[in-house]
Amino acid sequence: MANGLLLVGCGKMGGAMLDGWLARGTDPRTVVIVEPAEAAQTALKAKGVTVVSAADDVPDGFAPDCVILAVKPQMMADVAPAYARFRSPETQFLSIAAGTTIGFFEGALGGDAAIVRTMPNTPAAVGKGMMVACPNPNVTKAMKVRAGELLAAVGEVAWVEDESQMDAVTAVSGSGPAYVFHMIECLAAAGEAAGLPAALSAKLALQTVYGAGCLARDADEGPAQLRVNVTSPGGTTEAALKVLMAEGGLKPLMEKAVLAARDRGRELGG
Ligand SMILES: NC(=O)C1=CN([C@@H]2O[C@H](COP(=O)(O)OP(=O)(O)OC[C@H]3O[C@@H](n4cnc5c(N)ncnc54)[C@H](O)[C@@H]3O)[C@@H](O)[C@H]2O)C=CC1
Ligand SMILES: O=C(O)[C@@H]1CCC=N1
Repeated sequence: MANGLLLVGCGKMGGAMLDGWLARGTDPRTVVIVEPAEAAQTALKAKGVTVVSAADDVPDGFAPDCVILAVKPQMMADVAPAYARFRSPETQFLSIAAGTTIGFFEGALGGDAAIVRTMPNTPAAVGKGMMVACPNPNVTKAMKVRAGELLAAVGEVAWVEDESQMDAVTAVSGSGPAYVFHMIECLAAAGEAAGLPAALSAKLALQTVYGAGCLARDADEGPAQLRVNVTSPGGTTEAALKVLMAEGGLKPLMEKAVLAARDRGRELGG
């Protein structure tokens, strides 16, 4: 019976998912990682997983039920075909590569391969990821359950049936943490410019984004009302929002950024 995870590429995103899985009870002895970077191998081995350098080195007899392809999109054409040999009626392939289409993987792995095009994000490392998944028709109900459990172990899961939405998904939740981290940087820098010591401003910015995110998630009210709740008429927040919500403010800027990310995803997909 196929059982275990074969993670191909354990960089920033593969590593974040691995850390999330191990922290939430995945037995490291059921995980094999293909990662050629020697510097990364030592740290990975210390986690108790098996680490090899290439597809050919995967131990004989290891039959994963999930093969997670987590190398850069630009490398996928060179890397993916070597994993076609792991195809079985019980094995599915999860790609996390931006842009790279299900059709590409059907070509590289075989038209009968069960493929889930997935878009995770790095908060998966702390169990707070947003994991979006799009299956091809070969993914059985049982495989979908297994993939859903795997993804749910490191975050929220949403399934989409329409693959054409995946580049926009990537632009919102895949890349999105970077926008929020940049927001933290900008808020901290603005605090410094307003006269605060750097360390204090950094702490205020970080805790404010963290607290606002938690509140937005847990509150009964939506983000627009939560914003109103902070905004006293004629007060300080209103003065700031007049800047952020002015014509050419954050909304059109965010839209432009997300469209740029979506279009780059489309380009990566060829
Ligand atoms: N970083 C992020 O926030 C997110 C990344 N992704 C996707 O995840 C994938 C990986 O991105 P990152 O982790 O950021 O890149 P990365 O460069 O940190 O990781 C890629 C890893 O693949 C390894 N690698 C290179 N050649 C290999 C081979 N032949 N076999 C196995 N492993 C090999 C590299 O040594 C490296 O550790 C990309 O396709 C990206 O689109 C998706 C969502 C979010
Ligand atoms: O920047 C990238 O291309 C990847 C995909 C989503 C987040 N990081």
